[in-house]
Amino acid sequence: MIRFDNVSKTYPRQTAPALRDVSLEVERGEFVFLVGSSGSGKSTFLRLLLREERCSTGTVHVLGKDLGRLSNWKVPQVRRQLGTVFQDFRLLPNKTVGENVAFAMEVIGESRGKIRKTVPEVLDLVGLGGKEERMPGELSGGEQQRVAIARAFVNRPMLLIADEPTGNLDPDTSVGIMKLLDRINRTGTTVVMATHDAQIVDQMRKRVIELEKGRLVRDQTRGVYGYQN
Ligand SMILES: Nc1ncnc2c1ncn2[C@@H]1O[C@H](COP(=O)(O)OP(=O)(O)OP(=O)(O)O)[C@@H](O)[C@H]1O
Repeated sequence: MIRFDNVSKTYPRQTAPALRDVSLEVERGEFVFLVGSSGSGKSTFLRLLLREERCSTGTVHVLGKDLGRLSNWKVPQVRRQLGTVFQDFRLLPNKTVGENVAFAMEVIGESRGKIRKTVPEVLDLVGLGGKEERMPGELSGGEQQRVAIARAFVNRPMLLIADEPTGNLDPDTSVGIMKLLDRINRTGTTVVMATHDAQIVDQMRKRVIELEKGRLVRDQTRGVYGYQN
């Protein structure tokens, strides 16, 4: 699903690399937490997965594709198999909940019939049945994140990438969001989630990858947030 071989990334005009010689593999169906202090390289890692950035040295494979060699016009083909969720939800404020989710299907050319049938189903799945006509601004933060997850999941991506999805939510709401991501993972979607949320990581006991100054310093199955010897 994901393979990093000796991946380093140095941004232009920077001397210190944001990622240094990272090698790892994530298998299909895994749930992985990416942890590390601010500036440790988590977002850079996710940007490489999305091919928003290319690595400076090494190779990044996602879904069998070498992203460094992938020509720009092929990037959308890979991206369409990836779902993304962010801390700040990134919903379209002038579209209804249903339209936000439908939009993700429209951009990949799904038929109106399929969209009409699928949108309510996926909103039910995320616990927002009946809220199709609401505007994002009328919803709580947790509900908005559920819409974002519905949108990320509606095309059944192979891989879901979440960057601090609970960062703006209170602990109870965060637990609900994690249950949802866990459910999505159980359908077979691989999940990679960057987080600072120690409580969540400690509760879920999934694989934990820790970065420190761009280096991979820990890779633990059923891990916890902090160091554990
Ligand atoms: N576009 C950029 N140009 C130059 N340097 C960057 C860029 N993006 C990130 N960096 C640098 O790369 C390093 C890693 O940053 P990154 O955003 O990947 O860390 P992070 O672990 O996601 O941090 P946070 O938890 O605060 O989001 C930092 O030193 C940062 O300043």
